[in-house]
Amino acid sequence: MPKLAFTCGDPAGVGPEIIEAWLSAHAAELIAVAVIGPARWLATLPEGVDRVAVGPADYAATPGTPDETGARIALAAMETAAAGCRDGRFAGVVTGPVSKARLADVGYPFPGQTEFFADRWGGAPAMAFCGGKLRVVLLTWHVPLLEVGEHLTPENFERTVAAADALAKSEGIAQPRIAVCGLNPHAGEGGLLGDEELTTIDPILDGLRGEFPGLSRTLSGDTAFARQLRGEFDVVIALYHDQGLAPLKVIDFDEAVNVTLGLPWVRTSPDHGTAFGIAGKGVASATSFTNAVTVARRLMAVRATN
Ligand SMILES: NC(=O)c1ccc[n+]([C@@H]2O[C@H](COP(=O)([O-])OP(=O)(O)OC[C@H]3O[C@@H](n4cnc5c(N)ncnc54)[C@H](O)[C@@H]3O)[C@@H](O)[C@H]2O)c1
Ligand SMILES: N[C@H](C(=O)O)[C@H](O)COP(=O)(O)O
Repeated sequence: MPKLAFTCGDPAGVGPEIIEAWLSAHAAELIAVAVIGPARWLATLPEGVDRVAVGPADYAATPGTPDETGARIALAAMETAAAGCRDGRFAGVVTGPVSKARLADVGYPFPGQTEFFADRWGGAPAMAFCGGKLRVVLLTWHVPLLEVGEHLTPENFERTVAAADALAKSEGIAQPRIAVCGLNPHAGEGGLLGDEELTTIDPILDGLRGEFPGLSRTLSGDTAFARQLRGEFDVVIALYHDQGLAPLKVIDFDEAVNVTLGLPWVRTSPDHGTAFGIAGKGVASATSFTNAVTVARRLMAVRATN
């Protein structure tokens, strides 16, 4: 039976300790997971868990002090997980948090893990967040703000709306109500504050509504999330990273899960980063990682029945 792989993330970040917390709290489920990371750390994990060592055998991370070897280990863990899914050893991946800057220092060419797995596996990814009170899907994610306008294409909206619909349906919502944020303040206020909604976005959404009847026209991004909290929508599509993730991380920082939709295998991750400032101090919350495991299992079960 293929296992769910956990990658350590940056070994100097909070990744190792939130994985340890999950293993401690789920002793009966260790058989179902495989942990990928540096050998000396793996040796400290509970009996019964499958371990896959990467990097130099004698490497020991210093929590809070990332180094080049640790960045290479983080990448090697991702490569091992991606290859393990392709060859049938793993059924999906929950990734520990990595430092994009540290990975860039060792030649990693991607802006995040999402793009890495899309490259290694193929597919059309969409970055989504669930597991807390909000459900958010991003049209663009690791894109400089000034370039977002170039990504307002029919193909990107179709991919993102389909991902939002699939995410809500995977949670049992038969007819998802999908809100789409505008690009401009007040969704352009009828063209007064920008016209991308009128000229580009709403015509695309109008064309998709036949297939997705619960799809909104563009809404004010400043109130769309409050309206989701009040129950008006099942999922909100944000057009750029901070439009979606600022409200999400205010409301759901501890609970939310980063899900990569649209790939051949399931990949989830906690919504937080490496948190070098608190690594090794025993204060990191493992809730988002725990929810990431739960969501990964749910999505794998949905795939198994389709
Ligand atoms: N999934 C991922 O791989 C992922 C996600 C987000 C950010 N990052 C990367 O992480 C690095 C640091 O990013 P950042 O500082 O913006 O965000 P961060 O999430 O690492 O930290 C933001 C704040 O939240 C706190 N925090 C984070 N995780 C916590 C936890 N589990 N429990 C308690 N408090 C926690 C931190 O101490 C800090 O105060 C960056 O290189 C970024 O690219 C990676
Ligand atoms: N955009 C994510 C966030 O802020 O939580 C984060 O950068 C992680 O992205 P990847 O999963 O692609 O590394």
